[in-house]
Amino acid sequence: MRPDMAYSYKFLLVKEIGDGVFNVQLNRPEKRNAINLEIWDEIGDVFSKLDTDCNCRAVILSGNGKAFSSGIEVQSLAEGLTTFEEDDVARKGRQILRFANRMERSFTMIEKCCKPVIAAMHTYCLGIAMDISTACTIRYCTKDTEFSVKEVALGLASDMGVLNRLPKIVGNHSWIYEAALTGRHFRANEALQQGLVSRVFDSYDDLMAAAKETAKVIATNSPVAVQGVKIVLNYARDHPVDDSLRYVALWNMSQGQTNDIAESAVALMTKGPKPIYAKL
Ligand SMILES: CC/C=C\C=C\CC(=O)SCCNC(=O)CCNC(=O)[C@H](O)C(C)(C)COP(=O)(O)OP(=O)(O)OC[C@H]1O[C@@H](n2cnc3c(N)ncnc32)[C@H](O)[C@@H]1OP(=O)(O)O
Repeated sequence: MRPDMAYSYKFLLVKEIGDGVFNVQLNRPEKRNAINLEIWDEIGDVFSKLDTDCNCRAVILSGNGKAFSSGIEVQSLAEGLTTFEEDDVARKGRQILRFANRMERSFTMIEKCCKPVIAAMHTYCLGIAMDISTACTIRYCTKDTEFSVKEVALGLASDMGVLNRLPKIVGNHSWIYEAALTGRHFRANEALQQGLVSRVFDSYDDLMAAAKETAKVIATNSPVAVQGVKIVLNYARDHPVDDSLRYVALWNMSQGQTNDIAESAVALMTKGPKPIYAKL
């Protein structure tokens, strides 16, 4: 870990677990990792640091204790809404807008972080935890995980990303509307069937072992290529093909000049070991 990078948080446990892989754990186990305002800000902070930490090549986001996350801390939702003290509707509205933008930015940092982020989810992924997981790059879960786009049960349309990102992840819009309009809980097999997660595991240990294995493989690839893939796929998701072809061509004007390509080609042609790629 870089000495100038402090990963010390009240509600997050951040560990470098070897080979350039970092594990960020939501760490309020006694509250099933309910998301309060502090942890919310900490998530934005940690992913903005990992974005530029050249020792970090891949990240696993998981939950400490019995659950990935039970969603928003219900008390802080109620408290949050009473902290806007302006009487004037316009001014109060702007306060709420600034607050919402700050909160959105935190989860968006997971998506913008150029290192791939694997969500390793177990037992519960409810409400705001769905907003978090849909900002991740890869999603795995245990077979006993329950999911819910639960905001509707609290009387609101989520503005923290799940309604915006879910349609980019899952192709079945009838299913998305149904899940978000009812807030019903659904299980891992349904999440897999709909493409919300890509793999389901029998146990927490199997989940974490697989997440580490995938992260490790990613971390042994060229960081120029890995970060380029994430950035270009994010761009391609949100733009027409012509635009994203232009984007990747411009990207590779510099990134395609990397020595990593020649090193990789030599290793492939000589059936030699994978090169140890320089940090980025
Ligand atoms: C700007 C606003 C934008 C977004 C809004 C998002 C909305 C959401 O996120 S909706 C989702 C809200 N979450 C829930 O409704 C889940 C509530 N929790 C539960 O249903 C259960 O705790 C459980 C997740 C099913 C787990 O059950 P179990 O394993 O039996 O644990 P418990 O004994 O219930 O919980 C232990 C302990 O944690 C506290 N806790 C759990 N979840 C939350 C939570 N979301 N908020 C606050 N506190 C929570 C629970 O009260 C217990 O506390 P004790 O002090 O030990 O009693």
